[in-house]
Amino acid sequence: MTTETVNLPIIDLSSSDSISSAASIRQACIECGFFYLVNHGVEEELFAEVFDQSSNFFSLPLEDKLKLDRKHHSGHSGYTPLFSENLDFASSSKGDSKESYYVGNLYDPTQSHLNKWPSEDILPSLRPTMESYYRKVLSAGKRLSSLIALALNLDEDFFDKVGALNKPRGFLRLLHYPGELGSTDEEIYGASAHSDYGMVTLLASNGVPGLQVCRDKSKQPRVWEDVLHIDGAFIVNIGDMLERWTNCLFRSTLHRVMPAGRERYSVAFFMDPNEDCVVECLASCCSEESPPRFPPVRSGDYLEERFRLTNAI
Ligand SMILES: O=C(O)CCC(=O)C(=O)O
Ligand SMILES: [Fe+2]
Repeated sequence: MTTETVNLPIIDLSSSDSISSAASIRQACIECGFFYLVNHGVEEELFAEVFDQSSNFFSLPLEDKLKLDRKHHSGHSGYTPLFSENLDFASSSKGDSKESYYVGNLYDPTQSHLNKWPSEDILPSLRPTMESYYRKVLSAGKRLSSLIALALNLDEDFFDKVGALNKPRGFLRLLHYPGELGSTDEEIYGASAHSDYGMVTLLASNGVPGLQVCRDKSKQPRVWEDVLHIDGAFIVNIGDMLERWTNCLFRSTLHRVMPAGRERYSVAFFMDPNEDCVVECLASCCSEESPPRFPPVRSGDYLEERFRLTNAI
């Protein structure tokens, strides 16, 4: 069976017509929860540098990477080895065929010690490159959040006012999917079906295909559509916390990565609300026919629980 390609709008972050951008975002988030973002301020050279550094990192000997194992560190930073994660509780697969490396807390000098970096002697440019990328992608994410607020008919500084974006909780996740397909009967995923936990995710990749979305999770069997790569564009998707905020008006869509037989690198930036921000269904997204489906929740508590469930496997 051939897979169809999903048609996603392209949002221009530099456009002066924020009303029309907000309208496109609203439609995209209601229909699919995914869209492309261009003119976001992250230069091509910086993307190239990020993917170079990512490739250098994953080429380190396994024992060096395991010294940074996320399991042994607080703060959710560090390395996750191949097959260590299964995002889809319903799947019996042996774990995802990917390795990853998380860095976070870069906004806050009092938290940044929680990051685990390889020694500067072996990878001197990894840290400055990721710090610079983090700053730029966070700035794009904050500008995008004003458009998202407008898309919800809220003031553009809504997410600032509710304390979401003053020291947001942002994680960069470098991902590496090895190219080999292996020969087993078991179904192997690069990343198994999941939705993201937070507010929005800004994803960049080296262009090797594999990302797919399932726009209707209630339909069986599931229908998966390919998300094509566009050079220089972020693929943006809504996370579960924004779905809660909007009482399911905006969709946190299931997605996965299928192995393509070629090495895929991607970098996800998860922009999540400050941990003390309370995420509560917006009045404008609720009505008598559509009462709030979720109780208010402190962002930090919600995320900790989601991390705990993923790592419990
Ligand atoms: O690597 C990708 O393209 C997707 C990664 C992803 O969905 C995730 O880490 O949440
Ligand atoms: Fe994801």
